[in-house]
Amino acid sequence: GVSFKLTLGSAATTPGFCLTFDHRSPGSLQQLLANVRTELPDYYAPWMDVAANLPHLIEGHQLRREVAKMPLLSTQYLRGHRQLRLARLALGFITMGYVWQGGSRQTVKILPRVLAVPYCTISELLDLPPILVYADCVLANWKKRDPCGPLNVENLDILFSFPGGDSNKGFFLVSLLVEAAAATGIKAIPMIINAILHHDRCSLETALQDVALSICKMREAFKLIHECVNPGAFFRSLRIYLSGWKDSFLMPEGLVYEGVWDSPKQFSGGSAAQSSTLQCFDVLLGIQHRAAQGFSAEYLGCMRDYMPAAHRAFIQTLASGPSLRQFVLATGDAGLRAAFNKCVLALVDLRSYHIQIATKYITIPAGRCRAEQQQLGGCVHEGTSVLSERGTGGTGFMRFLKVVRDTTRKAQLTEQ
Ligand SMILES: C[C@@H](C(=O)Nc1ccc(Cl)cc1)[C@H]1[C@@H]2C[C@H](n3cnc4cc(F)c(F)cc43)C[C@@H]21
Repeated sequence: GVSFKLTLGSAATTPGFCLTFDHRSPGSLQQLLANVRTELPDYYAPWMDVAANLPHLIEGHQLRREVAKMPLLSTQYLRGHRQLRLARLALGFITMGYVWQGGSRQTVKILPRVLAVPYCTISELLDLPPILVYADCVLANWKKRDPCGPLNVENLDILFSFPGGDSNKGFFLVSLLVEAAAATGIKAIPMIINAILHHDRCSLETALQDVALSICKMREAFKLIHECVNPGAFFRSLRIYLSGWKDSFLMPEGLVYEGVWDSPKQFSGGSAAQSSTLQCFDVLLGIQHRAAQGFSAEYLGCMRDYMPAAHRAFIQTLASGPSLRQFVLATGDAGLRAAFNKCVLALVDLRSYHIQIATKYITIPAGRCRAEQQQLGGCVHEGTSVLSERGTGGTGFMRFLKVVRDTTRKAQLTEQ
């Protein structure tokens, strides 16, 4: 597995930007990923047992009682990044379950200290917000059935679930497979930067072809969602549990983290915008979501704080490096322009596909939900408007996707 360290610094040959690879371990990137530790010291069994039983405890209305029985555990016995990520994953699932167990009708306003204190300690150590993020429930929430087997749906399982049955597994694993398909494209990025620094057009064109191919593979992986996720189960159940408490109609002040802060704090819910690959390809291709579109500009920027620190740093370093767009334009090379535009068009297709998926899994079920409630004379505001308009849930998210897709389309290079 190769892990990339893009570091700024003036190396002897190339002032300003040098690349270092540190090959952590032999074997495929998948082996590196597959070593996600799926166990913690027994001391943490109270967390792991509740997290592993979450659907059952929520459906049986026992989660509150189980949490009340939970001891206040110390985080000192957690060893290394993987155990911190796994502990954070378990506490994140329990926290979302605890806050949203009553559906979007009656939420809690206080997270008990037995959860809030360790959750905030671990989140501080990992430089992540104390709320479940994409990097938890997608990137850290999986294991292979057969460790030597392939990275595909048949050989993968998730570690934790919310109520909503198999659609949890489908939603998180399809997201993971889209991320895994992005790996080839991400691995081509250091080659691209090096090719620019050494004015090596041939290597640059080859690396750009790898990126375009990788983005096409992401779209292929994304198609699996149709057979693995049920729109109703996603919309009525899973989506609720991924919701946050920022700009939220239901929790206008946010959540009190007992024993950590005196006042309630607001944090955004899980969202595809927290996917590092979603933001990485934009930055590589110089696609800026301008402030004019308010919603997407600050939102995308804020979501970088909800990514692992290493991913955030990679994107930041990429953004401050040499501009691929400017280089390709400056060469005036038609072949390079064509290779660049193939990447942009592949990204437009992927975004268009993402919009189709969001329509099927959010917009249409939301319409049905509103119609049902009007017939029942229920308050119409229940649907998506009750939950945060950002993140994975709201119609605001559709607007965000369309703005991002249209901005991407305009990023094609035309002959100067
Ligand atoms: C299945 C969906 C989802 O919303 N997953 C999700 C959301 C929130 C949480 Cl908390 C957990 C999972 C979508 C997956 C594929 C992901 N994707 C990664 N790179 C992308 C680049 C692109 F251009 C692009 F269009 C989509 C891209 C986005 C999410």
